[in-house]
Amino acid sequence: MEKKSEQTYSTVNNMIFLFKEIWQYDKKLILHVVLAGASEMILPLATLGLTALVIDAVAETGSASQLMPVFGALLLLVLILTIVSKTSMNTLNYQGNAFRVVVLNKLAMHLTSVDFEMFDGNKGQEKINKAFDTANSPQQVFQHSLIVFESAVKNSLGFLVYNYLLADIHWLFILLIALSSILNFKYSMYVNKKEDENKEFVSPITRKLNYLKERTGDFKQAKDMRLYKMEDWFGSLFKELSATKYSYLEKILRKKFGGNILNGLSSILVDLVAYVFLIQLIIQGQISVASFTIYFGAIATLSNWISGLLKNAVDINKMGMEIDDYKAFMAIESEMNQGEGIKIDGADLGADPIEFKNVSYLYPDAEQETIKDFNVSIKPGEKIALVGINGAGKSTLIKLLTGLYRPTEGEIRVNGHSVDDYNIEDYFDLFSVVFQDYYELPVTIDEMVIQGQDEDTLKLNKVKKRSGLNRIIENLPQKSQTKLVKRVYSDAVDLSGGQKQKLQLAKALYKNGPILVLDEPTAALDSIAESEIYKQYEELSKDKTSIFISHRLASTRFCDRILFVEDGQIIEEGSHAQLMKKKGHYYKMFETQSYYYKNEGGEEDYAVV
Ligand SMILES: Nc1ncnc2c1ncn2[C@@H]1O[C@H](COP(=O)(O)OP(=O)(O)OP(=O)(O)O)[C@@H](O)[C@H]1O
Repeated sequence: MEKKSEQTYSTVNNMIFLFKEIWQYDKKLILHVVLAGASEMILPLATLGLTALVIDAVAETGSASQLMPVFGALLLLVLILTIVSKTSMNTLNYQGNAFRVVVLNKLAMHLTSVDFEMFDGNKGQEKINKAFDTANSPQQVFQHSLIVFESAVKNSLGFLVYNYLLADIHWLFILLIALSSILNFKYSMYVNKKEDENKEFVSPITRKLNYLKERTGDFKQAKDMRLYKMEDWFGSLFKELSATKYSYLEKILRKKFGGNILNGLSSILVDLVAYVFLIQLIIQGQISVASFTIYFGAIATLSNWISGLLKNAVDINKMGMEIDDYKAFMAIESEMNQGEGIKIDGADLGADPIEFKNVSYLYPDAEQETIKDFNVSIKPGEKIALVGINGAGKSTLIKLLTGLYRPTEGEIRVNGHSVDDYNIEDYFDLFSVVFQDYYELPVTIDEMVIQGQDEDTLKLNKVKKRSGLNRIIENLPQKSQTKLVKRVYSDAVDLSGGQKQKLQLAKALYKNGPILVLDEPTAALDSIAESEIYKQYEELSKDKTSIFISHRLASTRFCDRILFVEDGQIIEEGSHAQLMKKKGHYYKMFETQSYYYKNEGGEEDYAVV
C-alpha cells in the first residue's frame, strides 16, 4: 500500500497561492467570481420578493397601482441578475478551462527542466503524475476553483443576508438549521475521509489499469497481443483489477447513499418544524400570508447556504491538498548547475582528459550501486569502446558522462573541471549521442535531424550523406520533406528499425558536439549498412572523442582502447590486439561470437561478427 503524504503547506497558504495564480492569469476572473456569486445569491431573494408581492396583491393588502412599480422594478432586477449571473458563470467556465490549459503548459515546461533522474523510479513518476492530475480534468483544482470560489461568495453572502432576514424568527430555528447542516457536513467529511483512505488502494489499481489500457492501444504491443493470443490473459487482468477497484468504489457509493438519506430526512424535519411554527404565527395573526412565504422560503434557503458553505469548506480543503501536489512538483529544483558556470566551448573539448574519479552511482529506488568506484581517463580525440554483458552498466556510464545523472559518489572531470562547475545546458552542448531507445516526432525528416537548431543546408546535406540517410530519402515521394509518424499524418512514412538508426545518427552528426557517443548504433542495421558505418567510423569520429558501445565486438577494432565492464567496474582494458593476447574476458566473448562465423563460413570475417 502507498503511504499517504502529509500536506506541506497549510490550506490558507495554498488558497492565497491559488488566488495569486488566478490574479496573474486574468484579474477580471475575480470580478466575475464576485458578480456571479452575488447575483446568484440575490436572485432567489428577488424571486421570493416577487412571489410575496403577488400573494399580497391577491390578498389585496396593497393596491395594484401601488404594487406595479415595485413589481416592475423587481422583475427588472431579476432580469438583470439573470443576465449577470449567466454571463459571469459562462466566463468562469470558459476561462477556467483556458486557465487550466495554461497551468498544464507550465507543468509541461517544468517537466522539461527537471533532472532526468526524476523519470527513473516510482517516486519521481508519482510526483509527476500527482502534479499533472491537478490540471488534467475540469473537476480538478485549477478549473474547479473558480466555481468553488463563486459558490463560497454566494453562500457567505446568503448566510449573512438570510440571517438578518430571519432575525425576528426564534433563534432556536437557526440553531436547528445549523445543527442539521453540521450533521450532514460531518457525515460528508466522514465519507470524504473514507474516500481518501480508499484512494490509497484505488490509485495503484487505476495506474495499473491505465498502463494496461495504454498497452492494448500500443502499436508495438498489438503484434504480440495477436500472435501470443494475449486477449484472454489481458481480459482476465482487466476484469480482476476492475472488480477490485469497483468493490472499493461501491463501499463509498453506499456511504454516499446513506448521506443522501440523512440529508433528505433532516431537511424534511426542518421543513416540518418550520411549517408548524409559521402556521402557528399566522393563526395568531402575527404574520401575513406573504410573510409566511418569505419566512418559509428563507428558512429552506438558509439551510442551503449553510450546507453550501460547509461543502465549500470540504472542497477548499481538497483543493488545498491538490495545490500541495502541484507546488511539490514545481518546487523540484534541478540538482544540476543551472546557474553561471565555467565557460566552455560547445565545439571544443579542450586539451585535458575526461576523468571518472571513484565514481559510484545508485539508482533512486535501487538497493545496490550500478556503478562502483569507477575510474578511467580518456584523452581528447581517443576512441573508446565500452563492452560487457547485458546490465553491466554501460548505458548508465554514458548517462553519467553526459550529465543526465550525477554520481552519488566521486567526480567526473571534463576539460580540467568537475562537471558540476559547468552550466548544465552548456555542458550538454559537448555531446552528440545516439541512444539505444530512439523516438520520432511528427515532423519532416529534415526537421527531425535539425532538432530546432539553426538550419545550415550544407551541413544538413553532409550529415545525411555520411549517415546513409540520403539513400533512404531518395526513395521517398517528398524526399527529406516527408513527414514522420503515420499515426499522425496519413502521408507520413514509418521508417524501419535500421532506417531510424540512420536518422538518429544524422541527428547526432548535425549537432556536431566534440564528444560522439554511440550506444549500440548498429544493432538494427543490416550487415552491409553496419560495415559501412564501421568503414566510416574513422570519418564520423574525426576530430572527436568517441565512445562506442556495442555487443558486436568486431566494431571495437576501430577503437583505440576497449574497456570491458562488468558489474559497474572495468575488469579489462587495452586494444583489441592486447586483449586478444591476454586471453581473458574479452577474448572469451570475442571467441564465442566469432565461433559460428568461423565454423560456418570457414573464414574469419570480423566485420560482421
Ligand atoms: N532506472 C533504473 N532504476 C534502477 N535500476 C536500473 C535503472 N536503469 C537501469 N538499472 C539497472 O542498472 C543496471 C545497468 O543497466 P545499464 O542499462 O546501464 O546496462 P548496460 O550495460 O547498458 O546493459 P545492456 O547491454 O543490456 O544495454 C542493470 O542491472 C539495470 O537493471
